Amino acid sequence: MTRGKIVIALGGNAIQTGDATAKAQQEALEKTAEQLVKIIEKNIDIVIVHGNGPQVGNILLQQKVAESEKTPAMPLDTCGAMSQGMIGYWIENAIEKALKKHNINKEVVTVVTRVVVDEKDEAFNNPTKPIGPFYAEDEARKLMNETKAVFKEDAGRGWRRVVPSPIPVSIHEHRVINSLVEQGDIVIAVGGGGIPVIHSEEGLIGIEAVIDKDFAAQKLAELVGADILVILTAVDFVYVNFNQPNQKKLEFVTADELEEYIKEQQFAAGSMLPKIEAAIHFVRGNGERKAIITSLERVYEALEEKAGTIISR
Ligand SMILES: Nc1ncnc2c1ncn2[C@@H]1O[C@H](COP(=O)(O)OP(=O)(O)O)[C@@H](O)[C@H]1O
Ligand SMILES: NC(=O)OP(=O)(O)O
Repeated sequence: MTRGKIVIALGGNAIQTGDATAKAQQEALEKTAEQLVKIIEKNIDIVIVHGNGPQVGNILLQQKVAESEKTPAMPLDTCGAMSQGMIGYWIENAIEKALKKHNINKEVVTVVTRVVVDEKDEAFNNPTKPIGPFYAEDEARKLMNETKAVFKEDAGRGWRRVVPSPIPVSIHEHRVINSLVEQGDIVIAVGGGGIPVIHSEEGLIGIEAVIDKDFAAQKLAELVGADILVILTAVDFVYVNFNQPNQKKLEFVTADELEEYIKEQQFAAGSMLPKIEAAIHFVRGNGERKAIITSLERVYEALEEKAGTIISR
């Protein structure tokens, strides 16, 4: 088992497997924590980053439904902060439960994290990040006509609202996150890609967007000097010719090889592509680094290089 400091990005299926109730999401996270504890047991320092697409979209919808003078709707950056608190709280409970079961004595903490973005980022003119529930095409088109929101088809899975997703420039709390992880705490940070903020004369201010959690995890991994970036999703491996009769799993692959596959459009935009781009960027940084893309169920084996797609420079 590799030792060191690892940033783990949890995919959507680690939190929500269809049912959006708090109970179902907490149950899903208990299963997730059971897998993560196998790594924690090996005394590896981990920072957990999680997505928030379904959750932040639902929180935003709930704001609109209950909107009144006395209960004003909160903006998207604040909904992002709410999602960090909510999911961080669930992960804390789930991990503590698993730690207790395995007799491991460690603290787990969530850091509400602000991520600085560039207000001139092109993403603000071209929303691409899917959030909230899926809709049929006719429903989505109706909602687009009735509201100012933009909806797009999400990687063959249905239509969803899309919002701007700027590139993370820096992570405001990265030093605190690093101090916590270096003192041996399990840290949950940069949830939902972080709360998007921009610099202003008065300090940091929120901006309406949702940052991609894989890009934010990569940025955090760089800033805390992680040895490994692990991106967990619903598949055990990255494939070429994905979902076709001639699909081939990628086991050990270099950044240059992945770039060639990108040119062949092997990775779906908005789903596998950002993970691949984050991995390439990470492994090309200073020092000995690797990135792993695999499923939660195979993460332990992947860290032993017995499963998953292992990406090197
Ligand atoms: N080339 C590929 N290899 C493997 N999976 C792919 C590929 N292209 C698209 N995918 C799909 O991308 C999904 C991961 O994206 P997504 O579900 O958006 O991520 P997340 O797990 O972070 O929510 C995989 O579960 C798989 O269905
Ligand atoms: N913020 C983010 O990337 O969330 P998802 O992974 O849930 O899309």
